[in-house]
Amino acid sequence: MFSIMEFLRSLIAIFLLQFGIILLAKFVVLRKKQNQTNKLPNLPHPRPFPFIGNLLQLRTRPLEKLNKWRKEFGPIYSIELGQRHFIVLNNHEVVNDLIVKCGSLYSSRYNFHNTNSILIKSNLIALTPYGDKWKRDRSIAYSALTSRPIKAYYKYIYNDSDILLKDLMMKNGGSIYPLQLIKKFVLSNMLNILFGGQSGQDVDFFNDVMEVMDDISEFSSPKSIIYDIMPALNFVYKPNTDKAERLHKRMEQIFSSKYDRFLRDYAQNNQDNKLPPSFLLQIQDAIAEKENNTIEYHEIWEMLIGLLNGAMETEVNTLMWTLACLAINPGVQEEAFQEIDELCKNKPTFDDEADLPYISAIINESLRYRPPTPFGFAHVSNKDDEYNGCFIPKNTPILLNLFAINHNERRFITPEKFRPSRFLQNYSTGSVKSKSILLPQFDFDSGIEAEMRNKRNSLKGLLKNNSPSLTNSSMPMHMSFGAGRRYCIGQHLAQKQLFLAIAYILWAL
Ligand code: HEM
Repeated sequence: MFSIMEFLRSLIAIFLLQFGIILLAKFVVLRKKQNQTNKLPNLPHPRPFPFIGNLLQLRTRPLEKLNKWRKEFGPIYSIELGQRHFIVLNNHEVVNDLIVKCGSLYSSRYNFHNTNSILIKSNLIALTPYGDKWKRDRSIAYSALTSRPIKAYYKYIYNDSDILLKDLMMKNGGSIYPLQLIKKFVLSNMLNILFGGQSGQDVDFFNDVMEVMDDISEFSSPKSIIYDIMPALNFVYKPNTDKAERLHKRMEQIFSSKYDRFLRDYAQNNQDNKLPPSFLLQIQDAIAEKENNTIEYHEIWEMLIGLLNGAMETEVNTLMWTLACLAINPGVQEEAFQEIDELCKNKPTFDDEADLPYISAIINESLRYRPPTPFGFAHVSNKDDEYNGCFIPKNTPILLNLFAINHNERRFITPEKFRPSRFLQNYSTGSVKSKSILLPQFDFDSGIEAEMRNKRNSLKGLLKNNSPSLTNSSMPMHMSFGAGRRYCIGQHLAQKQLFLAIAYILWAL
């Protein structure tokens, strides 16, 4: 007899068969479409597997793998993630040729549709396509983030670095994992800077923003791009757009009410110059100067979210890596202590920065060694292009392989080692302050003069070859803040925040 169970089983089998056929057909159609629009015929590339592309090869230690491919395939190659092609740029020269020199062509953004839907909706500067809106927003934000205006925020950086130090000291010896304290430092400092006053110390506001930031990073985490790189999966499961909607509403609630309060205070107190310094205060002039003053209310609070998002993970990661690198490199710590002890009886200040080059070198080396956004944000070209005989199709996402660029042995000797001294421009025997060498490339931190001399001699050969990558001083030493027209807008601010936090910690140890 034909039992109900057998009937159900056959029904399921028929359903699965149909489903499989539909999935396969959709996959073939998609693949065909993509191959037509997204061919990269000339670029060298690692061999992809069907359907998953190079994902399997990148499942463990992806940064090392992409760096290994740089050595194998050269400065520009392509990879396939799922069914999507990416172009990967791997040295300063190729980034300079495409992203910097052809800025009008390569400055748009590739938006991973599903994952970033919530973030795109929020008009984040980092994801806005190249064009008038991006230019306007960036120039408004930048007007309050260059070296001069950020001086107004120094008092917040002093205060929050103090709190960080006290928080760390409260632990009273023993071992600690400082992640939460560092997150607190970066977030409250950014809130103070953006809104002014003691905004970062307003506990409810701080907790709300922290929650929203955590949700945003979950939305943009690498695992969530799976639906973008394997569009076939969208027929099986759709990402949670309701959650995205709710998150956007929540962001609006939190940020617009704080922004409203600022606008009220601004209307009442601005003439008397009573308002505390803030990013919001500083951009008022830039907004007023814009022709027709077309910027809308929601675009301002969304801009603030974009800046917080840009600052949070990057700075937290950099501080965590810097502390970890200091912990496992006692020689570097010793050099740093010596430099600070010689100069600072009291806590270091921004006036001491020029006389503490080794501290700045530690931060730069940390950024080089472990760039917090190892691929930056994907760029995309507006038009088809050709580079050295290689076809670059319009709309192909372009990754700046920052980890590989920062670990290029033509530019950095022993790139896999944490060596802050490579960032010191000047060297003479004696105190750390006045070092003057032709290239900032050798192990000062080992403290062994003979080793330094050997390293210096070994550099001479390289210099005789006149390698442009070693002698071109117009390029930055590391590329962790990106390049071209979309380079990081918060670079100056980040460097100040990182400098003071690390200088305080080293001074206190
Ligand atoms: C250690 C600190 C930081 C690092 C390493 C970093 C790194 C980067 C990188 C690699 C990019 C992409 C550049 C490109 O596309 O070529 C970027 C863009 C951006 N960053 Fe940062 N960032 C840091 C801190 C900050 C801070 C403090 C802010 C806010 C005040 C910020 C706001 C932004 C924004 C808005 C963009 C998008 C720029 C655009 O698309 O025009 N970043 N950042």
